Amino acid sequence: MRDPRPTPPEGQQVSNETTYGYFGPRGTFTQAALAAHLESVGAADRLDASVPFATVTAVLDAVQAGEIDLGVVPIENSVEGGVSATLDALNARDELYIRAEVLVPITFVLAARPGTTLESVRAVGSHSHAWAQVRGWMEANLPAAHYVPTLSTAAAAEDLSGLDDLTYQAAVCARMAADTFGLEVLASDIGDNASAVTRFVVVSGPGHLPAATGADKTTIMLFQHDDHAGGLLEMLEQFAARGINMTRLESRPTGAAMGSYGFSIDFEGHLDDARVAETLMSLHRVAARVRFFGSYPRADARPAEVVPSASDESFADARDWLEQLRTQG
Ligand SMILES: O=C(O)C(=O)Cc1ccccc1
Repeated sequence: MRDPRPTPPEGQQVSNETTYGYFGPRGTFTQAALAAHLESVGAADRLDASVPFATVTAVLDAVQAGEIDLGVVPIENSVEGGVSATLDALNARDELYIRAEVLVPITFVLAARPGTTLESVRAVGSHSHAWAQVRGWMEANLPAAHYVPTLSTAAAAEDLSGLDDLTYQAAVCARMAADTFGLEVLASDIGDNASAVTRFVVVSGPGHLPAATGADKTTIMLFQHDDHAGGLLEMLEQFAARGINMTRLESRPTGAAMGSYGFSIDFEGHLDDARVAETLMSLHRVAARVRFFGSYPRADARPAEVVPSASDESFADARDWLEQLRTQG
């Protein structure tokens, strides 16, 4: 009989022993991202055995310690920008690599215990990124409501259903979380931006570089030698000179001193592409440190547009030409 499961991209084969963890509890947007990822690699049946962790750092610690093979965490939001908790936690741990990315459209509901009216809601619990995306709706519909931060959107829903002495009466979460924890939906589609998308990453330990697909992304963090005029430009021109398009650039404080920053960058291409390899080698020369977080297939499978002068063939031709000069010149 034919195996009905889709064939996963090379380098992303999942065995029945592969263990997954995610930023939970059940009902988070991160769990939805894990479900979408498992579907795409033909391993939807692994969802039930996946382990929820209460924080992003707990997921990454479990991957680092080898308790789970792969962990899923949010990294970037189309409305709020980078998830700094994830960027900083990845950076603080050696030997963690991004193996895949997942894009999830985000829609929020306001959920409460059955019988609660909108008028009786005086405070709302949720994850800070969710709260930031429903501010407009809150100002228009619950202008006096206070915000209570919770570890995740689903944690707000779970606590609402199970604990009695809470300081909030409603949660901003996914409809799935409201259903999971027996809450009633007071209002749906309350996000200020109907096309909000969050990007999640699947993280593992070393030694599992996915094969190049032609539609890949690479994530790195760059650290400057010292603060000098043109320092950032010097690093960025390495990308421009080799026709590489960046898809995210953020500065993050290193924590070492006021004004000390690292640059977190996603760009198109794979470590096995000549233009990427050459760029990384040049960055290694001009930067104090280059942290490589992995090359992995793009979630939207959009192939990189590579100008002819930045193709693998063009780099190989240039190398052959140089070799010829060395032997005959
Ligand atoms: O709290 C959650 O459900 C998460 O997975 C983090 C999050 C919060 C808000 C938008 C997207 C992801």
